[in-house]
Amino acid sequence: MVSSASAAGEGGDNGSSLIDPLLVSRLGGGVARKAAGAKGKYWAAADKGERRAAKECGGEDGRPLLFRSYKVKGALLHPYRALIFARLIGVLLFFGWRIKHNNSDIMWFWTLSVVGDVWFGFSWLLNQLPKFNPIKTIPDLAALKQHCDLSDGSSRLPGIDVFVTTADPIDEPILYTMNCVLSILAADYPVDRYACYLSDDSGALMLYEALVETAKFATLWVPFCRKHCIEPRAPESYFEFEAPLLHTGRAPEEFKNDSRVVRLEYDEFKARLEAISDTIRKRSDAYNSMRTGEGAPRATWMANGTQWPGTWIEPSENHRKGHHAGIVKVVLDHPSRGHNLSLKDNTRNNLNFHATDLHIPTLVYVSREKNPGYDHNKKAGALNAQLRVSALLSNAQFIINFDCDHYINSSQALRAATCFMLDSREGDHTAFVQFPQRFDNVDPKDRYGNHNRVFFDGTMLALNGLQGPSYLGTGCMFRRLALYGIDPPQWRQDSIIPKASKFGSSIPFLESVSIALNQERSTTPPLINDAFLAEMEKVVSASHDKGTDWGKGVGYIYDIATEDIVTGFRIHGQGWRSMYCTMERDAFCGIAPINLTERLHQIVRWSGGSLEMFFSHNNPLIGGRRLPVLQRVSYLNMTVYPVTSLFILLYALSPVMWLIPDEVYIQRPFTRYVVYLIVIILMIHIIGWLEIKWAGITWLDYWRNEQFFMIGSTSAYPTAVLHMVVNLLTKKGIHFRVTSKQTTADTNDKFADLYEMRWVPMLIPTVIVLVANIGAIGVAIGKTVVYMGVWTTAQKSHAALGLLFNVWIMVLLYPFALAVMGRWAKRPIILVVLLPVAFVIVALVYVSMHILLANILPF
Ligand SMILES: O=c1ccn([C@@H]2O[C@H](COP(=O)(O)OP(=O)(O)O[C@H]3O[C@H](CO)[C@@H](O)[C@H](O)[C@H]3O)[C@@H](O)[C@H]2O)c(=O)[nH]1
Ligand SMILES: [Mn+2]
Repeated sequence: MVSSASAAGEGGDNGSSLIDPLLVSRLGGGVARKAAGAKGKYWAAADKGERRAAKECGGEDGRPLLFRSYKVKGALLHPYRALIFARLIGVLLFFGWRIKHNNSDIMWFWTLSVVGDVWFGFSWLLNQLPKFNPIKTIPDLAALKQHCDLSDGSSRLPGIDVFVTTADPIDEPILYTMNCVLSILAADYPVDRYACYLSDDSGALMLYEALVETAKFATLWVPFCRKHCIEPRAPESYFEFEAPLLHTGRAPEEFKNDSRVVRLEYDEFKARLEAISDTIRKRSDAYNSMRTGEGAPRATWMANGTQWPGTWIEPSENHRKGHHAGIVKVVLDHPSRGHNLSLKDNTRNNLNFHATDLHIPTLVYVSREKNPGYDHNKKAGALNAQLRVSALLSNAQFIINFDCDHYINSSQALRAATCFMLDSREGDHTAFVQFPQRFDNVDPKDRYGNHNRVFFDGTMLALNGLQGPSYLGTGCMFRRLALYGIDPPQWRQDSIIPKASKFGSSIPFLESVSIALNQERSTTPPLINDAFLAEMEKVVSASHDKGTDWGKGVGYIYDIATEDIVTGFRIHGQGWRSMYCTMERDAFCGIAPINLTERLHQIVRWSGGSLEMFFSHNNPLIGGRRLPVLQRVSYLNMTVYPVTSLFILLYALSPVMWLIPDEVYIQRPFTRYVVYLIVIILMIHIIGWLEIKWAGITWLDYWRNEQFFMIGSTSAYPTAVLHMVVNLLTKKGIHFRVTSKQTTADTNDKFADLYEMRWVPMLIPTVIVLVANIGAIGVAIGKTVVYMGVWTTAQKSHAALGLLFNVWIMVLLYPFALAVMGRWAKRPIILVVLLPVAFVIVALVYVSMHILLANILPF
């Protein structure tokens, strides 16, 4: 596991003080190296008064304060705010000046650029205003323990239903998904109080059988994690670290033996996962050959000799992807009923688990029905199906969902989220607790800005100081009631009767909603008989949520490429708040696309979804009736930012003006104009520098963000805008293309995918901008050579200023230029040589053309 910490160190300006403590905790296999502590150097306690008051009244309602909040210290916050204000004035003066001097060689371009500048100013304000008061909130796990873990060994912790979604066993490798499941089963949370649901949108027997294997391996893995308190509890990541492995358990002498045994078992488990597909094929061939009768469809068979109701290896009617029955299988029943899985005897003999709890939480496989006649609403549809199944089975008060390419990295994560939900101040009003997304497959230099630190550690902390962070799709704990579209307590009606028109026709489900409303929790889990299984399959049928409020006012929202932002928006709009959970050790970890093409596809989906949201009834200007102003502003920013790219593209192409023989100026007086531009651009970066400080990120993180915005602005964002225009005209939504998690063959190089770029049409504008800028710089050099003796000082300085702009664009596009080089980019130094060569060649061509054609054409 390579963390970006090394890169962070290189990029940071003065070492450890800037390194995010969250980042540091991942160094060296998760050994928490104390840096500035979770609150960091620039943060001060913000809840002293509340803590004092709570202490004085002795927590009468029995609910202690379960998280701590911090605000940015005045010494940093005041200059930060002052600079934002100063820049606002600067920008207004600049506009005033431009309008007054409406003097340009190309008037249409001048008008366009003024519009562009106004848009830049406006979108900057949308982005900046909500950041005026960032708040960091850190869970107090010790207080939670004191409050919830009773001395008799029982617990007061609330129930949690954990959802994992997968869409394909090949595109989303089974091994990742099963690691995610194992990390959940091994979390530090009372086993009888949480359950894990895997949603399989492919309906593949392979995934079901893999889950059964996983349950068996868990009987070894989970006690091992508990006994030795290891982190992380996803075996693949755990074993990836070179020794010494992290453990804080009390039996160091046994640890060596145990981990050796477990590792061997894990390797066998992996081998079994790999063999599953073959096993199923052979078994099915055997059963199919026993069946007589020509033309009978070749079914896929389960181990117990029955036909698999889902998709078949050889697709046939009602058994192919997109068309199959709904399946719900309880792989592990509630631990109070015991499960009949046990360790292999010889393994058990080698391990001493006498003092360790061997129970494993409930584990359920869900594959909702698919039918070509219905829209399945992708991930949101899958999550809603899980929401209904879990309501019948465990009906936990809280839900937490993960993409299959993420896993729990800190076994305390579930407890951490609970801290916010049970806190006596905000708890009852908190609908969801979002965690930052972290990735462990990103190249050390984070070439394509995958870590997105500016967003996760800047923007989200800022929102945390308002109504709360937006929902980001994975690693987020919800209050079930909030997902059901119920108002927060202060606005809730007294009696709510769940209606079939809203929630669908399942009576047991409607009853479960009433129970959830009263927050009763049955201690006896339901008996799983045929009738119960049939009911669970009913609530995952393709037609079940049609004509109801599912996907609109209830559950995760449909008809949009980014269900996450809109779902969060809907909940915020009802007046709920959300919290951002910052932890010393990253709570969750996942996989990011490090291949440029994949990365850009992901960005098209996000930005396309944002625009779709703008043109829906969830538009932040009209929707969300209880949103505070700044939260609204921030949602507005999230929905309109892709538009900015159109103007950026225009500016990025403007260097072609170098090719015009005459001197043309977009704005006169030119020097003054450029100075103005430099000042307001520089101010953005000074503000950014202060943000880096409070967000605890590095210059590299910041810089990658800038670069990637430029690359996106010349490719993905304009594509999304184009999609949107087409969408508005034709009413066709953006296709949810599951982000590829498969890396291309080269197993020797973990980052091989970084060098594989697939050419897709959206890259054309970026290439044009790149070529135009290389050409422009070359021509500029050529012109300088030719006109050196002729140009006045003013002309020379104009040329220099113009060039500065070109070079700036080139620097921003640098990661893209590396991507174009493919494998050559393993030695980026080549580019540093190649580019000047390209400039010189263009310059030479220009000069020779000039000499050759001087008498014919006025160059
Ligand atoms: O029909 C579908 C399509 C997707 N998924 C699942 O959705 C998740 C997210 O898909 P992925 O392709 O990994 O998307 P990313 O680009 O990595 O996702 C980011 O952006 C999405 C919004 O576009 C959020 O939903 C995700 O949580 C967030 O991690 C995965 O678990 C998929 O299995 C389904 O279950 N059914
Ligand atoms: Mn993903």
